[in-house]
Amino acid sequence: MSSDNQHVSFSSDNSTYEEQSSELNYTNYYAPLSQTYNSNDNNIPSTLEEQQNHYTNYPTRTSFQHRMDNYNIPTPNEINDESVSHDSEKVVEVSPNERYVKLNTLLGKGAYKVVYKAIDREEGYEVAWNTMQAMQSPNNKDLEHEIQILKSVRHPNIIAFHDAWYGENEFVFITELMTSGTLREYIRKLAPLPNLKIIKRWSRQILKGLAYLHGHNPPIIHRDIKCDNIFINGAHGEVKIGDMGTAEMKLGKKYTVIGTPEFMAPEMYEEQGYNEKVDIYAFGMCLLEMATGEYPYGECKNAAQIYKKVSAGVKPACLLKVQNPEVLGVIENCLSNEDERMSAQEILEHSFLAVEPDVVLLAADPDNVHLTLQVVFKGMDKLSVKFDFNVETDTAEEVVREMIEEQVLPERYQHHITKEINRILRDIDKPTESEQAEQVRRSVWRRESDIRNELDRTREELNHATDRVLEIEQKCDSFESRARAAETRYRDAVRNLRELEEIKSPLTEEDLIKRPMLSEALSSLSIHSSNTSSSIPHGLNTPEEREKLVSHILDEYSDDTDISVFVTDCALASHRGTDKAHEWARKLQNQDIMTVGDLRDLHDEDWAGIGLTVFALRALKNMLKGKKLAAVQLQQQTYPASPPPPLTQSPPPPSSLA
Ligand SMILES: Nc1ncnc2c1ncn2[C@@H]1O[C@H](COP(=O)(O)OP(=O)(O)OP(=O)(O)O)[C@@H](O)[C@H]1O
Repeated sequence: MSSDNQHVSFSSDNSTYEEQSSELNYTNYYAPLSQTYNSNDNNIPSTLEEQQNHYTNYPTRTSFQHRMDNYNIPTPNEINDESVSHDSEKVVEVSPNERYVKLNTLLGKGAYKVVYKAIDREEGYEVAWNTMQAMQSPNNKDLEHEIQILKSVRHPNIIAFHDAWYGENEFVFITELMTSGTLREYIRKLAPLPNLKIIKRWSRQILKGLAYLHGHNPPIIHRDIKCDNIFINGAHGEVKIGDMGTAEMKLGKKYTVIGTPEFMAPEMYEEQGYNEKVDIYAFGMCLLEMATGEYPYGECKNAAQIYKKVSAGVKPACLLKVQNPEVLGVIENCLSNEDERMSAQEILEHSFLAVEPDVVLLAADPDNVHLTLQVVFKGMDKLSVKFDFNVETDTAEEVVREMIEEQVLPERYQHHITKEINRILRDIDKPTESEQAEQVRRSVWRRESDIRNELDRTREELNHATDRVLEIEQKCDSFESRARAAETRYRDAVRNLRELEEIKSPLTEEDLIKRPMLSEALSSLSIHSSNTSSSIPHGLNTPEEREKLVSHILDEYSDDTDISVFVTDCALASHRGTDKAHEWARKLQNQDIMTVGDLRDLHDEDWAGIGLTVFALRALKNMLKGKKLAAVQLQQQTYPASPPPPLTQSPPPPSSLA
């Protein structure tokens, strides 16, 4: 570090800021720099040509050649000799106050500045070490004053200015380090175009920075807003306005012709002076570049053509490519006449960028009746509105309407704010966590008790039904035993009768049948007592058919007779239809009883397992063992006058039991 280096220390007193009466002019301490013109200055070039010559004579920022120079700015990659990989990062210079150390890592190079990475040894974070070539030594007092102003500018969307000093033929200043380059480079990285959400987020941040600068008294005008001078911290999407070197306090109209032609408002070219609205014009061009990815007035070959178009009110060609009507509306307003242009704050509040306000509950009395609410307009603190709300007497709708009428709230948020207040009121009504837990406990308890009651009721019904079943079963048992007793009595009676008859006079079977009592007994011994025509089995419509069946039954069934033939005959003989016959046959076949022989082989106990009704079993047994009886029955039906065959079997039980 050369001993010529002068470090300038600054007082925190910024009274000079307010008192600033002359325009900031860096010509004092570095060149090439802006040229200040005053309307009283006779040297003002009046024609474009004069201006061009004038500007080219002075290598100023305003030089129309500047744009072309801009295009030739080497990228860090192009500066191979100076690019140093981070692996070999090392300290190459120390600031006069020894607080900052410059590293050999080049961050970038512009038309005027070369920027290196540096470290703030006091705070322990990285900063940017900006160097500018300076032709002449600055006046210390002026430098101190200027830098004092730059240091006083503190806003999250403006690159912080930390320190500055004048070195050997160079002016050095330390600023906040931005990690992700300029907005212009970043737009290209988001090819084809950044989406609307990103454009809005960037715009909001740029405008907040501008609103802050323009909100100073007197306003600070940046004068070189463009995407190259807006920097990005990619990790958080933070956007900050940089290159404050051209910023100026506005005291009355400005006349310094400075900036980048494509971004310069028409009034900057004129002699009438300009104000902070030139930054809004430049912001409009930035928005145009964000929305189209194109540099404004890219169709112009040189700065003179741009000047001509701007002066004639011809807008950049890429304006036609803006698709979104809201974005287009904002750009058009920014590019309109100075008087019509919205301020940074107004654009922020424009529906395109406005963020819906929050409504927060600041305080409430213990009964949650008297509330203090606040509408917070994000990024627009001035508009935050605090108000009281009585839950018992006020409604959200009324309160919001009143505030709109009194112009305390903008009407466009009426619905949103009303909804938010109602949400807060609902939340207040909501039970606390312990109340909620108690409610859950109670509802579980209620449910449990309902289920228990239901269980008791069902158990009672079940007991009742069981009792009924037992009762009915007992009745069944008693009926059954009564039936058995009746059956036994009946058998005894028949036997006694027969014995009696035999004792009295031995009868032939024929006689026996003729006796009315015996006839009656015999008929009850038959499987079915009816002899009406309707009881004739289905399929026995003619006497021939009946004859055939009788003779068939009278024949002994051979052992190999198919069981279904036997069963069908049996069903017919017992006045059952063919469907019954099929059912019986199926049950027998399921037990592997395929022939009459199989049936004959059955032991008495096996009969019970066949699964047939008692009626069917008796019919089959009778048919098998006492087919003659069945034949008699049939004969009686067919030929009622002819005598039935003799009784050879013990009588079956009454069919009522079957
Ligand atoms: N604060 C910073 N943090 C990180 N990099 C920076 C910072 N300031 C500048 N740079 C890098 O240095 C490059 C040159 O800076 P800048 O564009 O401000 O220089 P300039 O000479 O003022 O350029 P212009 O030609 O736009 O006037 C930038 O493109 C950027 O890559």
